Amino acid sequence: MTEQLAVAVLGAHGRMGIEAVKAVDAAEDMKLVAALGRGDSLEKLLDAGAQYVVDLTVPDITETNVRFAVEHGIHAVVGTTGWDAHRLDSLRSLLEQKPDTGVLIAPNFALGSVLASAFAAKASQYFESVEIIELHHPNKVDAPSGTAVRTAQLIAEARQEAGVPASPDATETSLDGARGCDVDGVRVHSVRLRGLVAHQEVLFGGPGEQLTLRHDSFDRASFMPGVLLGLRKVAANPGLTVGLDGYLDLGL
Ligand SMILES: NC(=O)C1=CN([C@@H]2O[C@H](COP(=O)(O)OP(=O)(O)OC[C@H]3O[C@@H](n4cnc5c(N)ncnc54)[C@H](OP(=O)(O)O)[C@@H]3O)[C@@H](O)[C@H]2O)C=CC1
Ligand SMILES: O=C(O)C1=N[C@H](C(=O)O)C[C@H](O)C1
Repeated sequence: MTEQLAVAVLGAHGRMGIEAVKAVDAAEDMKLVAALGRGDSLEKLLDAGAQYVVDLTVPDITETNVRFAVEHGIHAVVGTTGWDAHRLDSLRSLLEQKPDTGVLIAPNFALGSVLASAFAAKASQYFESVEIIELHHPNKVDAPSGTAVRTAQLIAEARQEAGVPASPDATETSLDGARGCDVDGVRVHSVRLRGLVAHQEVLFGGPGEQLTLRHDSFDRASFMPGVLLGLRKVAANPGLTVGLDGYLDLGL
């Protein structure tokens, strides 16, 4: 048998961390060497001989965790939100000093969600109007979701390349938030509701028709195949990859 990947999970006691610990533990080609929570020193990663970390913590701390990993040549698979353009640029610069180290920042590990965002970017070139509704559990600390931000960015890029103008909107007066927030010209609406896990709809409108692309994660198990895929591919992809689609051949 080939050598197992030595994996540490950060945020191991959170909703996603608990699932990731189980998934890594159950994977024959991986060995869970550390499961760290708030208050644990990152030095424990070195003591445990971690070659890979999975970061599933909080937006405030994820950058510190990932930079520590990269500085020590540990590959990182990151699901935590909060990676804006400034943080990504700064991480790219750090990675230039560690050319053998790979980082995957994946706003969503669910394969269906990754596909839905890619389909949305494609479809957005053919419709006059597009808006995003993301729906999550009420314990989520950030809005809009990282997935919605990423989807909006992909849509904005695709529409710009195709020369599609902004979605029409005659609103002249509105209460704060009534039209959601603006991500690169795409309106994003956030719902927080007990009973939900993670859901997103992208609505497209044209004269006399509507297309809706919807993805639902009913259980955090939906994210685990993507976490494991990320761990298996990250070392072979040095530098920074944003989006699990970077490791897939979607051919869209
Ligand atoms: N990419 C994807 O597919 C997905 C991404 N996410 C994202 O992952 C992140 C985690 O989500 P979720 O599990 O629901 O959130 P939780 O709040 O359940 O978990 C976060 C965990 O991180 C812990 N933590 C806080 N600070 C540190 C630290 N310094 N070191 C180690 N652990 C720390 C928290 O500890 P404490 O409990 O003590 O506060 C908590 O256990 C979020 O950003 C979320 O948006 C979520 C689902 C899917
Ligand atoms: O906090 C969550 O739950 C989720 N966070 C990620 C996001 O913000 O997009 C991924 C998924 O939507 C679940």
